[in-house]
Amino acid sequence: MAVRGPRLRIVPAVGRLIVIEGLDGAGKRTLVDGLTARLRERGRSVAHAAFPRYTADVHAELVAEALHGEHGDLGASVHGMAVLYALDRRGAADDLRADLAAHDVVLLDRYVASNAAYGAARLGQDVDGDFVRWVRELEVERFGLPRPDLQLLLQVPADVAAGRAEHRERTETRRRDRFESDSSLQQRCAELYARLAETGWWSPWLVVDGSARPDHEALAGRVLG
Ligand SMILES: Nc1ncnc2c1ncn2[C@@H]1O[C@H](COP(=O)(O)OP(=O)(O)OP(=O)(O)O)[C@@H](O)[C@H]1O
Ligand SMILES: Cc1cn([C@H]2C[C@H](O)[C@@H](COP(=O)(O)O)O2)c(=O)[nH]c1=O
Repeated sequence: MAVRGPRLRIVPAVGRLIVIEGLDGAGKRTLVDGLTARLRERGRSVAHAAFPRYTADVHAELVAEALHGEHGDLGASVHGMAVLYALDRRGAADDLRADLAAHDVVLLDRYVASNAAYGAARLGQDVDGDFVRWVRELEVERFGLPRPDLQLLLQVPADVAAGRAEHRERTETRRRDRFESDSSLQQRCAELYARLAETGWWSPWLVVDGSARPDHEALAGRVLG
């Protein structure tokens, strides 16, 4: 008679998926860089990416062009633009899963909530409106994108974010696009982001005051859970 020991289940290690969200110029990229450095100092392996993937995906390339006035009325179509952003992420999903299997932490500069916030803000809808529901159906239910462990909202007043985006335009010769130059859109986005965080849209949120320099050490602790 075969004697069996306790069954061992091999569970593949899965890293934590952390998303940084916020207005244009809020300081997301700067925070991703700071957090990556701090987590690596703590001995964790970190992968990071930013959406849209302008140089890696044709949908993101089209987004950039439409945001600078090309492709006729494409930029004016909220759903059309949102589908392009979503297809960029769908194309990245396998790499994202591979990164999650290989690293302790995967940090993303923007993800699905950017589509929800900007689209709903452009349409004048709230978080419980049709647009946010549609984004969820498309990207979460239909495309099956990985769910973030934490969505971190880097919250700064819209005028501060605009000032930072202007500063970056001068120092890095990066032209501001249609969304970045639209102050009332940024104001509405700030409200949408606050509501997404408040309602815990899709996964847990943490709101971080981005007016001053964020405390990377404390945030690294929150990121690791
Ligand atoms: N805490 C901060 N205080 C002051 N300036 C900051 C801070 N964080 C970032 N900046 C500066 O603000 C500008 C915008 O920062 P960054 O590129 O990180 O923003 P972003 O949110 O990634 O922007 P976008 O979404 O438009 O790509 C940069 O010039 C950056 O050096
Ligand atoms: C990923 C994503 C982005 N947006 C918006 C947000 C910005 O205004 C622009 C470009 O993004 P960047 O960070 O300035 O490069 O696009 C969006 O509406 N939906 C999305 O999914």
